[in-house]
Amino acid sequence: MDTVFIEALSVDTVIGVYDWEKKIQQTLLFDIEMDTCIGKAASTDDLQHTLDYEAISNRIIAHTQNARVELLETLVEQIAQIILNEFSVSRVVITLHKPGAVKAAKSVGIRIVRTSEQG
Ligand SMILES: Nc1nc2c(c(=O)[nH]1)N=C([C@H](O)[C@@H](O)CO)CN2
Repeated sequence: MDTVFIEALSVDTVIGVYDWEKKIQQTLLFDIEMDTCIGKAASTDDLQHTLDYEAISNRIIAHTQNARVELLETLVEQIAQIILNEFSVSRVVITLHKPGAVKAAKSVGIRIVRTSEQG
């Protein structure tokens, strides 16, 4: 199995539990690993036969900027379902960082693994 990945995809959005968070933009960082097989793309040299990390990044950015949710858990689950359903990925690992959330920590966040079989 091969992997197409996106590292430290940075998106500014409104997210958080507290009232003050609903009035500001905060930066989130996504690390994403998607199982795939690069064989056909490698042999044909054709983007059509692989996962387009640019298209996936743009979809994640657009969704996140409009999401208006409170919890990282809600957002990361939504992003997993988008990747599995719209990009024919069978397994995805997503780490979602909210680096500004806890002053004493470099970063905090959620990591999930989802497969298309989980529905
Ligand atoms: N597991 C989580 N814990 C917390 C979250 C979250 O989304 N998931 N959110 C907050 C606040 O919004 C925080 O980021 C404000 O600094 C607290 N804990």
